[in-house]
Amino acid sequence: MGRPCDIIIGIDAGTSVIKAVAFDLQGTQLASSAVRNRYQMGDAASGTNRAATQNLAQTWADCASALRGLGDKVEGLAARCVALSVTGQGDGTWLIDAAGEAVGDAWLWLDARAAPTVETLSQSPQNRARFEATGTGLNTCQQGAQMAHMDRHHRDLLDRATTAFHCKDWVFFNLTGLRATDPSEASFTFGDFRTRQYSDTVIEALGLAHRRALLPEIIDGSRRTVPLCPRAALASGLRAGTPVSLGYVDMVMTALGAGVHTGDAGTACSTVGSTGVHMRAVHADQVHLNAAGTGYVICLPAPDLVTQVQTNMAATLNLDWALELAATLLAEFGTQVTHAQMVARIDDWMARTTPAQLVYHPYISKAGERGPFIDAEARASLIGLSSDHGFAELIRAVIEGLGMAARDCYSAMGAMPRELRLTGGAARSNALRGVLAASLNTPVRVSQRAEAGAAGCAMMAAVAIGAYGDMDACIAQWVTPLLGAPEAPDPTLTRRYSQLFDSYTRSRDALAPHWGGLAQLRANTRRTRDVLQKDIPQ
Ligand SMILES: Nc1ncnc2c1ncn2[C@@H]1O[C@H](COP(=O)(O)OP(=O)(O)OP(=O)(O)O)[C@@H](O)[C@H]1O
Ligand SMILES: OC[C@@H](O)[C@@H](O)CO
Repeated sequence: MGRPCDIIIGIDAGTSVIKAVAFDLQGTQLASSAVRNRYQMGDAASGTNRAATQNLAQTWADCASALRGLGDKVEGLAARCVALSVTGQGDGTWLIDAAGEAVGDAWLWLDARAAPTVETLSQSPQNRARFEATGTGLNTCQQGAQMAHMDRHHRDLLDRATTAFHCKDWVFFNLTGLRATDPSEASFTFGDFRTRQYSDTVIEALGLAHRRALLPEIIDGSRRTVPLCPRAALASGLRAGTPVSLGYVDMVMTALGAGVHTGDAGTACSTVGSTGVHMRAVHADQVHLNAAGTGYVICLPAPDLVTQVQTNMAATLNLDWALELAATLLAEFGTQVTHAQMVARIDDWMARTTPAQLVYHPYISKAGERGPFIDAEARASLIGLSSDHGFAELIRAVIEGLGMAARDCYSAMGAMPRELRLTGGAARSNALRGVLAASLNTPVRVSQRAEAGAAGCAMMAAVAIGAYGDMDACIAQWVTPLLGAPEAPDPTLTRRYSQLFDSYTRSRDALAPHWGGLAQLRANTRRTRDVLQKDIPQ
């Protein structure tokens, strides 16, 4: 008797890892296989530490290896697999030429080289119209900003390219041979979230009308699949002809899988991992376009539904920074402590410290902050220290800073959510769940779904091959039953955090005018140091 054909594979090509995950048609996760992702910060050749780049060929090789790894874990995977789908890290610029080869390494969403171009374009008179079409504030992460910057300063890259991909589009191209992108990244970068098509207004506002031929066809992976090509079949161990669906960007795939839209009113979804993504599902005509022109509007693979999004450049990266401080110091004195050992102490440090004593602004990223305000020079600050504060207090302040940043983001999108579905590394921590619930004054629920991003794109494939009549039917089976019990906010903590939030925003507004000056100072110091170093005889 042959085995059933009952497996859908979701691929999530993330910034830290690339995963291939097998689900059965009812949404149960069967196995997963991961390969550590590799990228480079800084560019020695051009002497900029603002670059963040990734090799295209390596990315595809890693993806294929994750798929083969999955094949090693699931017997008869190739024969059982009815479809696969791919999502990946968002933003960034992945250029290929006519032969389908990489034009240099990809610029990732972490790349901040486009900062001066973002500055100029944001002040142009056409920028508001661009924002109203895309629903998305311009920042250095985005392909539109990066291509505009390349057009000014690295013209050869665009001259050599024939297609501009996002990460998942590059993987999809390797799987199928088709040059395409999805409605979510196409519309928040170059289009209109209402029509899910490219917009001339937006492309012109970015000054890229003469580069329009680089933008690939837009296809919706919940409606259309493309056969796996023989070359990819060989590389991945899957069967040629297996239907492949192009997923949407990871931010909405994760949210879809974790429960951003299950039909209940007022729910929201936050992914608090390395970065913080805060989102609510609304109808396209209910989008609240803020005066500051920040945030993203990202389409969902369901008719007329979009997510309104504010993202923090760094979330738990702030925590990692603080833990690394301690680990480095201990190492200097001969004691090795792992990240996991440190993380295991967090709940203990939280238990013995008092809430709401310090203000921490979690802008630790070298690319500054992008939600709910955009400022590439924004940096972290810690306010209110006295001599009785120790390391545990620092950790508490950082964690509370993440709660405050989440509240700041939801405040820019209208009312606080009535229920928060939480995913990402933070969902594993009691302390973080409690702080987030009290910061937003809303119950927090965590899905048992281990790989929400991969599940989200697998759901699109499931709908595309007709395993479900529509996305709502798929959600009812894959998402709703996996939501854990709501964890209510602590009322005392909620009151304190509401006061802390006031100090958080006021002190931030007071500090903001100084970020630019500090950035200038750092740049001058770097220049002086470079000059001095040149004078030192080798
Ligand atoms: N129990 C915990 N408490 C607090 N923070 C945690 C805990 N476990 C993990 N983290 C933090 O979560 C982060 C990892 O989050 P996650 O697993 O969502 O990965 P990511 O790098 O954000 O994901 P992706 O690869 O999809 O971009 C790390 O910064 C880590 O410090
Ligand atoms: O800017 C996009 C980014 O936050 C994520 O998509 C990374 O995975």
